[in-house]
Amino acid sequence: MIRFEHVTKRYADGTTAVDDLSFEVAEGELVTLVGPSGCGKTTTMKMVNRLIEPSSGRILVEDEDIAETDPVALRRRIGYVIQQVGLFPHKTVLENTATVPHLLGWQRKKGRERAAELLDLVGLDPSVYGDRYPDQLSGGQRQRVGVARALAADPPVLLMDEPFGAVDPVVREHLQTEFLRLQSQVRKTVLFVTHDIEEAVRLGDRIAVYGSGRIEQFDTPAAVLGAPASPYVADFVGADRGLKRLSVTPIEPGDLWQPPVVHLDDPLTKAAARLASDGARWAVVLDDADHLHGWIPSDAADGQDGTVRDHARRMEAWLPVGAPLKQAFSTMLQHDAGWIAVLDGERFLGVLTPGRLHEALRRSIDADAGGIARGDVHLQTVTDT
Ligand SMILES: Nc1ncnc2c1ncn2[C@@H]1O[C@H](COP(=O)(O)OP(=O)(O)OP(=O)(O)O)[C@@H](O)[C@H]1O
Repeated sequence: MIRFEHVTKRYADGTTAVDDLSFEVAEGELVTLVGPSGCGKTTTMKMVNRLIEPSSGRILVEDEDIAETDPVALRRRIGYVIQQVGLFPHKTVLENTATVPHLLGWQRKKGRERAAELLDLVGLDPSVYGDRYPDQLSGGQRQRVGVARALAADPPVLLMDEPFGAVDPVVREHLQTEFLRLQSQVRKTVLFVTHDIEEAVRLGDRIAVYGSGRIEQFDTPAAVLGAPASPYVADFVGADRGLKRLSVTPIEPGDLWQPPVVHLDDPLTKAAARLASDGARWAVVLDDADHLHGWIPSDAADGQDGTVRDHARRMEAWLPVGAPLKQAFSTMLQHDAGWIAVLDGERFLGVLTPGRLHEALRRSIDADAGGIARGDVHLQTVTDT
C-alpha cells in the first residue's frame, strides 16, 4: 500500500511541483499517473523512494511513514524501473538482475538463481541472455531486464517511471502485454508514470489524471473515459474516448444474443425444424458435453439425411466472457465474421454481433462507468484438434 496524505512539494526556486496531494494505491493495485509534461508525475514518484523529500504532508508505504525509514533500506524494499533502465554496462544481464539480492546480502548462488527465474518470467531465456552485456541487447530486451531487476528481491512495491517510453510503439505494446501478464502473477503495488493516455488506460486498475501539480480525476479507466470530471480531463483523454472505451469495457453475459442451438448428433431434420421455427440462417453446434463445436448454416440442414455432425463447420474464433469489447471488434474484423461466440470456461453463453457490441458500448457509456474491471483476457482460437 502507498498512501499520500496532503503532500506538497515546493522546490527551492518556488516552483510548486505537487500541491496538497492525497490518494492511496491499494495492495496489489496498479495506479497509473498520467498527465502532460511538467505536471508533477515524476516528483510524486520520486517522493515515494525518498529521492525527493516532500515540503509538507506524509507518505506511507506499507503503513510506515517513510520519513522515519532509512532511505537506503526503503529503496531496497521498492523496485524502481525508469526509462533509461540504468543497467551497469560492465555487468552481465544475470549480474545486473541480481543487483538488489546481492546488496541485501543474499548468497551469490541464491541471488543468481532468483535472477534467472526473473529473467525467465519477463521472457528472456537466462541460458541465452544471462551472460550477455547490456549493449548486446535490443532496447525492448533491456527494458525487460530493468523490470526483472526491479522484481528480483520480491519488493512489495514497484515504481515505474515511463518504463516503456523509449521503445517503438510495437515493442511497447508487447512489453505492456507482458507486463500485465506478469503483474497478474506477482500482484505488486505499482505506481506507474506515463504521459500516454492509451498506456494509462491499458495498464491501470485506476488512473490519476494530473493537471498542474494536482490530480484532476482519480478513478477506473472506464470512469475516466466515460465520465471525465472536468473539461480538462475530457480534453486530455481525447475526442476518441468512445473508441478507447472499447478497450476497458468487458463483454458481459447480458450483452449476448441467443441463436438457435443444436447438437452434433441431432438428426438434420430436427436441426432444420429448429432453424425454421426461429427463422434463423444458422445455428450454433455443441458437442455431447455441451461444449462449442461450431455452427451450421440453414441451407446445409435443409432437406437432408444424416446428422448435424456431417455438415457442421468448426468455429474459427471465440472469446471468453469478460474479454474487452475491443478484442471482440478486432476478432470480428480479423475473421471477417458477423458474430463471435462467447464462452464461460468451456460453457457456451451466446454470441456477440456488431449490433450487440454497439449496445454494450452504449450500456457502458450510459452507466457512467462506476468500477468496471479491466478485461485482461487474451483471444483464444479453436483449433481442429
Ligand atoms: N529540481 C527542481 N527545481 C525546480 N523545479 C523543478 C525541479 N524538478 C522539477 N521541477 C519542476 O517541477 C514541475 C514538475 O516536474 P516533474 O518532473 O515532476 O514533472 P513530470 O510530470 O514528471 O514531467 P515529465 O513528463 O516531463 O517528466 C515542473 O514544472 C518542473 O520544471
